[in-house]
Amino acid sequence: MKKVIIHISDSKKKKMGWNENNISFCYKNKIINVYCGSDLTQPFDILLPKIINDHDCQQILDSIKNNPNALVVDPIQNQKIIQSRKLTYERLIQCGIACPQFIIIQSYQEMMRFLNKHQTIHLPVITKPIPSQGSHESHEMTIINHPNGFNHINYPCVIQEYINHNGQLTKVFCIGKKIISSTIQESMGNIDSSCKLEYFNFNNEDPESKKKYFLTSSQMKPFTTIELQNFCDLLSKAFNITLFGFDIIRENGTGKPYIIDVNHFPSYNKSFSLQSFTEELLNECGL
Ligand SMILES: Nc1ncnc2c1ncn2[C@@H]1O[C@H](COP(=O)(O)OP(=O)(O)OP(=O)(O)O)[C@@H](O)[C@H]1O
Ligand SMILES: [Mg+2]
Repeated sequence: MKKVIIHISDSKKKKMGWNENNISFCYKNKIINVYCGSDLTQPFDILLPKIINDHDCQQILDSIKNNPNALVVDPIQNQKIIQSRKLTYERLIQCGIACPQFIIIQSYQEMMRFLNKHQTIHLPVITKPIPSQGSHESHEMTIINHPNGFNHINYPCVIQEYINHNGQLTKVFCIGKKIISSTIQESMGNIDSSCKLEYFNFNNEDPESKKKYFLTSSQMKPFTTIELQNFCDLLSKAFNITLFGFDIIRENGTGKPYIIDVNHFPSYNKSFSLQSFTEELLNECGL
């Protein structure tokens, strides 16, 4: 028998549509017993330690110490990279994976010094908080189309080149090197030189705040399976993670792809049962 612990919060369980705490099933002639929840006191062979809060990092480390022979999928230090947009975008650049250009600015004063030194910044840009998850505020963003906009954002933040992509974004969900699903979603529309708007705040968790502001209707060439698979391979290697999702857009005009977001343990489709999820995980771990 192999014991698998999927350490996730109740809210994540709910999002995944998983009601059960324990399941058992037969996989490649072995009985697999899965516990899904936040208790880390039981012994295990395989652990998936999704960080719920800072407090449980220590609990996770202790439980790994107590189970020294266990396989740990997506260790804490790998998840921490993805929890920071700064570290995520830096890693993308280091690995030569296409992402929009960005700078990190700590304060309004630093922003003003930057603008004085460089005279100008290529607008529009989108600003995002450094933490990529953990609170509603981590999804507060501002599109800036005039330097006045820099007075109306919270620092520190990532300031990233805004890529016109005809309001079409592809969300891809992966386990290891396998794409589980991908969907095309409506996204922010194009901003051209005739756009009079100085800045625009929205919270990505609150669809109403986006109100499809800049949405345009022209279609973009969808990504091919081969293109998406190539990015899946590159990202799983670059971040050394198994459970992840990414958002990819295609630039209007050039057709160039850009990765704009990488998430750890995204909310896969609700019809993904706990058993199928665990089977995919075991398979990707080579078990
Ligand atoms: N560089 C960019 N250029 C154009 N649009 C962008 C860019 N970055 C983000 N966006 C738009 O803003 C939205 C939110 O950005 P992002 O995916 O980084 O936020 P998030 O809150 O981390 O997302 P998620 O809900 O996927 O975790 C995107 O879905 C896209 O519509
Ligand atoms: Mg996103």
